[in-house]
Amino acid sequence: MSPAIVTWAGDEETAVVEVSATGAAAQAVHDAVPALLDERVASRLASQDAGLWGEDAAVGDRLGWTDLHTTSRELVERLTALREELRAEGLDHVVLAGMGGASLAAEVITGSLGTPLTVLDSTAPTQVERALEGDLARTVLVVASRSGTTVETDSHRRAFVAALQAAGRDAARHVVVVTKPGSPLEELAREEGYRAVFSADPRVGGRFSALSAYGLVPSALAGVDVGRLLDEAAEIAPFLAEDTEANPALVLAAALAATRPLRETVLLVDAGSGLYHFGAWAEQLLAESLGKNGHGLVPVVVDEHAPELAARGERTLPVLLTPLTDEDAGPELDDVADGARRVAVSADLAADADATEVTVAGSLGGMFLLWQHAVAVAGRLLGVNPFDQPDVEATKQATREFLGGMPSLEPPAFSDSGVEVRAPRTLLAGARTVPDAVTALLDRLDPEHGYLAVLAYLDREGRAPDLLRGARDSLAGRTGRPVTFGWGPRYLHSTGQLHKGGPRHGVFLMITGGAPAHVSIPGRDFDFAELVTAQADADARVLTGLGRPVLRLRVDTPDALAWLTGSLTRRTT
Ligand SMILES: O=P(O)(O)OC[C@H]1O[C@](O)(CO)[C@@H](O)[C@@H]1O
Repeated sequence: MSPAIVTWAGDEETAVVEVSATGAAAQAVHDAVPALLDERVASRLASQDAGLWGEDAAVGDRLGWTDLHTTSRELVERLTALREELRAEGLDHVVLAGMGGASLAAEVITGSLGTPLTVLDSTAPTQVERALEGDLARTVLVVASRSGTTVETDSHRRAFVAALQAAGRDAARHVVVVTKPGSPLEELAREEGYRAVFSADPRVGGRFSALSAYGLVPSALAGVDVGRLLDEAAEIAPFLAEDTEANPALVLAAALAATRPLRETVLLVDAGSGLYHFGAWAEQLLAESLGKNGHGLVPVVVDEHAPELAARGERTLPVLLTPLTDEDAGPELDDVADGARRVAVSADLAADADATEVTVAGSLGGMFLLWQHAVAVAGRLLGVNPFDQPDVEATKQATREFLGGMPSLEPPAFSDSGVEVRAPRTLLAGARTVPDAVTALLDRLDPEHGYLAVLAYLDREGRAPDLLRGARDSLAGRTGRPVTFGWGPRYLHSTGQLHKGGPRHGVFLMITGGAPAHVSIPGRDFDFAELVTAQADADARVLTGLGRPVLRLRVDTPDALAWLTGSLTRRTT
């Protein structure tokens, strides 16, 4: 087995990021990095060479993210001024409406620094209703959408503007927009006279936009010193551009994408990193960038007690997100290659250097840039274009069709204890109870490559997260297979691409329902309840059409949800 690898970037005293790899991940680094150096992949990426993913890949102008630590600088002053202006008017409660890459980074940034920000990326009517019940007189709504056409974000904007008007406010003064130049949202914002419009660099896609206006505007308005974040990214950027074996992005890319056999399940484990929900941000980056053309890695966000860690197989790569401490800055190494930029081979780095594991630590700004570089290079290693999401549109199209009057999916096959069960007859195989239906779904799991995705179109606040976390862990223990978890419709803008375009090994347990609530969407002939139902119906239909097994369970009361999760948790064999 190959010796462990550790590399870090920073000066003599302080590392700003550190990556280590052991076992098959270290072997992958030994095997793959020399070719990346020969091909000057790191420096070509930093200089935005769109040819890195092959002649045919339509990468076009999608590489503007590599120098955001420089190009976003000009935003800092403007944001500070706007924040002060808003505060002076008593507007200090920031709500962010944005899906996927338009909100995940801001959630990480503000959460890691303990700065309050309300992220609205749900269409569950009760959740939207709660957000609308906040103190509107103090609310600034940041509407973030690169395309300017995302239905969830547009619906949130409509609902908030109407609520502000109903509260007697001048709604336009409360709305700040982030979008690409020329989008329909930009046009609307100018027409409506919204408080501020930030035209974000169109060369930056959602999941690569953490350090652009998408990540910075809501964070800064909420109170974060975003200049510091850019400083952190700027500190690491030169190291990522170097064609050296010490480049931490090349090490991470190889560890992720060049193991033999491929570790197709990537367990993103928060091991005390201090970064809030960084795993959810990295999950979108990995899933949407790499999960296509039948290829991809399945990211699974877990904690340190997850059953997947105890039962890691030959195709599982644990990636531990650890804190960056002073001790990390200067480990005793056998072989220091190059002054401040070091790579080392350390036989005693890990207690069990044969176990396959990767650890990553870094400053927040450094982590964003490191992972973006690593995933872009991983795309090259896996032979995919990391900058498109070809399979996301299918569910959007089907949602439009359901909202346009297409009849909803089939009636329930049966109900059990308040849970309505829907699935193709061939999948149910005669099951008449919820536990049997779940067993029928799990029987479809490929024992070597399969994963289960639990998808919950439910109100994310309240008891549901705890109940579902327990159920997820039990299902992982019971099946011995990785179990991903996603909130609908949020996951549609993250792992949704992988489910449909990645390896055909997923089976899907979709849970829908919730208390009846009518929250209208002004100017639309559907409300939030109809929207969330259409989104779940649409994704189920698209997945089923692709031949993926989908079991749908509808729970309309808290008791039914508690019964369901209890039954999923109790059933351990
Ligand atoms: O910024 P937009 O255009 O609203 O898109 C939001 C998210 O939706 C996706 O395009 C996928 O649906 C993501 O890639 C993106 O982060």
